[in-house]
Amino acid sequence: MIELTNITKTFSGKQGDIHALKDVSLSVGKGEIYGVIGYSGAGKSTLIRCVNLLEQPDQGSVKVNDVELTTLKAGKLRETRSHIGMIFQGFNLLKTATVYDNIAIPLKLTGLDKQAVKERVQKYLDIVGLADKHDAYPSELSGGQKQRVAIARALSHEPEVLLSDEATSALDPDTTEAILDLLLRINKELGITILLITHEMNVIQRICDRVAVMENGEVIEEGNTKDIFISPQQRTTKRFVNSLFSHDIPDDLVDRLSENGQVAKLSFFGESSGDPALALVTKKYNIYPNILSGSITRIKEEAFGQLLVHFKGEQAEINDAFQFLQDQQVHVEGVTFDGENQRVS
Ligand SMILES: Nc1ncnc2c1ncn2[C@@H]1O[C@H](COP(=O)(O)OP(=O)(O)OP(=O)(O)O)[C@@H](O)[C@H]1O
Repeated sequence: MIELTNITKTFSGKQGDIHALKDVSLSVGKGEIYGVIGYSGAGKSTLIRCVNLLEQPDQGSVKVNDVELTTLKAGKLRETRSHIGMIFQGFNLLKTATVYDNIAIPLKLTGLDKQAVKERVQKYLDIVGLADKHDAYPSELSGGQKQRVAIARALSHEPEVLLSDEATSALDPDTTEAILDLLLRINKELGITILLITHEMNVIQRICDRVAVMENGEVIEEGNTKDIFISPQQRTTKRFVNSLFSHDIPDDLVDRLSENGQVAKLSFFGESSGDPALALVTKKYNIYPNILSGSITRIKEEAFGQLLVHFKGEQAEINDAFQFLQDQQVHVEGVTFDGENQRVS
């Protein structure tokens, strides 16, 4: 649905050129929720703005629904853009217009008649749960409600693609959850493909099917959200994953743990698959697992668990036990401690 190929974008700054995007390629399938995560300055905003050509790439191809956007004439580009919805961190609502007019005014500009506009506004205000806020002004709404209006405005053009530029970054955690639920519902019920950018890993965790990690204008890692959570490869990706699953070990345990045996991080999907596998492993092998910490959460709609376990025993037995666990669909990763703060890396 969205194909970005070899996108390059350089800005001229006072201190020289800024290479915001360096040969970035990305492919988002129809019906997917795809997240791009990175720290400030990684190039996320520039990338998402290239999708609807709010930013013109220096080089590369931008295809949405098989249409090459970079070569379109102004009129055709405007029309194509109207099928690509976008929501922003700052909502971008007209302060002097009511909720109704915020959605109706851009619709009227497309040439829809009055009755059709009315029906569209009503339909999408219902979908975002704001039918009763028809006549309110933005100043009378909470941040979450403002974002719902912005979402209704974007949806009212019946787009196939919705771009979300840090849409939940200005919202508190509960409101963020509610907006993410709404995006999930829009994706499921209306079949809209969503490309979002964020610097928060919980956004990726809650709703994204796939994720790309950006750093210094490049995509440094990309994959299914599940795979990225289980086995992040790059240092930056590990930092993002650890921001949700941090296993701090008490100081007094560290020396003891390092002396004998091995510490491993076990990751598994499903409510209970980790525990039985661990019970079986103690029966089968001459090892003694000691659970140091654990957590269970959801990745999209699936339970995801992590246990940090110290295995005591002969190394050969431990290796066999690890192989057994892997055979039980438990991902096993050996863990080392970094001397300064004993954080799992
Ligand atoms: N219009 C512009 N003119 C000059 N430099 C720009 C422009 N837009 C972006 N940049 C620079 O390009 C780089 C990437 O910026 P971009 O906003 O895409 O990153 P980001 O990952 O979205 O960061 P943030 O999360 O802080 O918005 C940064 O160094 C930024 O300063």
